[in-house]
Amino acid sequence: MTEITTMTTEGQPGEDVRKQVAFLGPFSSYSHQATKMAFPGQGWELIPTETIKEVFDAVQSGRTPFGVVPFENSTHGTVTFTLDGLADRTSAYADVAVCAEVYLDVHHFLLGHLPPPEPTSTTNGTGIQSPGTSTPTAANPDPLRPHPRARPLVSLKHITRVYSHPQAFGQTAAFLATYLRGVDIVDVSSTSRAAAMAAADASGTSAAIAGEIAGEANGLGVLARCIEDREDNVTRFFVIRREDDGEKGGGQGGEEYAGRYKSLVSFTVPHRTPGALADVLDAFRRAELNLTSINSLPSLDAPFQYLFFVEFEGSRFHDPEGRVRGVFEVLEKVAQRWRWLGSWGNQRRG
Ligand SMILES: O=C(O)C(=O)C[C@]1(C(=O)O)C=C[C@@H](O)C=C1
Repeated sequence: MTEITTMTTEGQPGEDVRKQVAFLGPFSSYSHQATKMAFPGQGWELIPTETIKEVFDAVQSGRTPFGVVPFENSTHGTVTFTLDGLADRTSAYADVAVCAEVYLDVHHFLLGHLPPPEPTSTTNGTGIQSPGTSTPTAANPDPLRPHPRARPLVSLKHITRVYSHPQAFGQTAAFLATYLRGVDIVDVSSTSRAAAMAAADASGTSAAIAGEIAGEANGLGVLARCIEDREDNVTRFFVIRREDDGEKGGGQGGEEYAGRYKSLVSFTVPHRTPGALADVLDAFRRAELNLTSINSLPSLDAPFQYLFFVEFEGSRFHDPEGRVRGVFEVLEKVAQRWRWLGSWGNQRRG
């Protein structure tokens, strides 16, 4: 597990010297849980923000030395708001870099007010809706199927609206299509905000998809547990800080190297030069640097031109054989513009 140990807390006796860490709030969000994993103990003041953008703003401005942002989910993919911050297409975050990663197993709960008692004759005898809605039809011959453990614990007939973060909806698509077809799906800024909104609905007809902790914090009942479509649902978070704040470390010649670190770069290549992107990727191949993710966003230079992100196993600071430096030299030659976005310890090797 990533724990940030390089920052010390110093100050006068009696002074609150806790370092601040910004994360997507409110408290009890998955981002909060990931932040507590990376920054355990009393030495850190965890500051909730309303958006991922505000985490970037806090770090770039120096208001908080660290921030934690969700980067990608193993089921639903990249978190666009974080990619947008890293893309920095408005040059607002010139000094922000990734310095660590955290993996969090994500188990979503359907949380809400429990249903009013109803005569069992109108249901399948248990009061629980039967999972008939994912039956194949001519129009949809291969419907999504929820994991067999993802079943309502009570009838969901009273639920007319579900709040959650778009990522959480994406990770529970089969459950929603099967048990909550036709209800209003309302995107909100985080799962903990969703839990608060469901709790605030006095009619009792709103539910939230959020973590168990957010349900407890908001006094909500559990309508279904572990409703994520895949059992191996994991979200990876990045810890960001200003690149000039970091411990740079030196090349540590001779140490075991492959796979110990990861780095992220972004770049654009000339749109009309065939093979320019392949030339960059080939540099990683020749240096035997394994790639761990590739993403792209519109570069906004011109319509349909792209900014690419490549993450790879290797570090700018621990590069005894100059392999990372070699790739950077190719980027310097081939890319229109490129940027190193951080190097950090790999938390998931093998
Ligand atoms: O809404 C939250 O609780 C968050 O921390 C955001 C977020 C995300 O954007 O990926 C984090 C983890 C889960 O994948 C779902 C939502």
